[in-house]
Amino acid sequence: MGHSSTQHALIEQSICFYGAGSMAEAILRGLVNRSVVIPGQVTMLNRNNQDRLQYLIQRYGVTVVSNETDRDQALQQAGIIVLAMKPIDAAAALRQLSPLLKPDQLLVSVIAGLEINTIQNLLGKKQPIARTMPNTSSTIGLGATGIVYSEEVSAEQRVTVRRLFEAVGTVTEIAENQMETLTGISGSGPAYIYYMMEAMIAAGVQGGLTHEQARELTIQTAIGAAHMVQQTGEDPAELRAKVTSPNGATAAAIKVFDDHQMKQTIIRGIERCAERSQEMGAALKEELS
Ligand SMILES: NC(=O)C1=CN([C@@H]2O[C@H](COP(=O)(O)OP(=O)(O)OC[C@H]3O[C@@H](n4cnc5c(N)ncnc54)[C@H](OP(=O)(O)O)[C@@H]3O)[C@@H](O)[C@H]2O)C=CC1
Ligand SMILES: O=C(O)[C@@H]1CCC=N1
Repeated sequence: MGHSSTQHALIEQSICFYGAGSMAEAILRGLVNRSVVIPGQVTMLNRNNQDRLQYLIQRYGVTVVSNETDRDQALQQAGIIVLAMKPIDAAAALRQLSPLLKPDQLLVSVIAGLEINTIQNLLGKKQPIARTMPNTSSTIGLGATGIVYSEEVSAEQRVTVRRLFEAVGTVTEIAENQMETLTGISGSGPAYIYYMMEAMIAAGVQGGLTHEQARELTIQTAIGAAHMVQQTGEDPAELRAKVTSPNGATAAAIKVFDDHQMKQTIIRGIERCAERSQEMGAALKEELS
């Protein structure tokens, strides 16, 4: 594997990204970087942002389609269709898609909150569907993706979906009723870490470091802490205890966080994220009635 000089893709099927925004690009970039697909296998389409499509052609060499006939053809011909539009746009997109689908075409949804059942109801048929929740770190091969399959997904198609997402990070197969919780942790999680990093950089600058210094120190601290948890196998709480000398400087910081109920606030935020995913899914169910 990987010794041949000819470029060889790990996945044979053609892939059409239906929706060409941040998440579609994160997955595409990871897949292309790792030669899981070659750009020639990939078609991308969106609703109307032509500049975005031009950028995707230039940056990745993928095929893009914009007129209606080409779009329909691209969707009809794809072995795998990745549903990558916002939840609010999903119902209209699925209705357009339905008459074009052949029974064995695999749909891979990355849409938050949208249940398999709702997708099938909006399509009016039992298409094979992999409901996934990746995150933007897939861009650099460090994604964390949750997956659940509809009954119609064949064993072979499952292998393909796992391959796609394992190539850009880790994969966790879960029950569908756990998808919102997973979204709260890993789907949206990069944003929480960035939020913490924003605050650390701001504090550094406020204390007189240059922005570059504060940024470098914050990045290395975040990477180091994540690797420590992974490589030592210790719980974050144990590792935290080792940084926190009794009555020392770290303890003083943690006391401020505790006084402001920071841990409970984070847990509440994650719960709210899961609830919001559910709400977005519920709004889509209403489109059915
Ligand atoms: N961003 C993230 O971290 C994550 C996002 N997700 C999920 O990914 C999905 C997309 O999110 P994100 O990439 O951030 O969103 P973006 O707004 O960046 O992209 C949405 C894309 O969908 C296109 N689109 C909308 N309606 C249609 C339509 N009818 N036909 C074709 N294309 C359409 C838009 O086209 P145009 O611009 O032309 O309107 C745009 O290219 C969401 O459902 C989200 O829940 C999942 C995990 C993580
Ligand atoms: O914010 C959102 O709705 C999506 C879901 C996970 C990450 N972004």
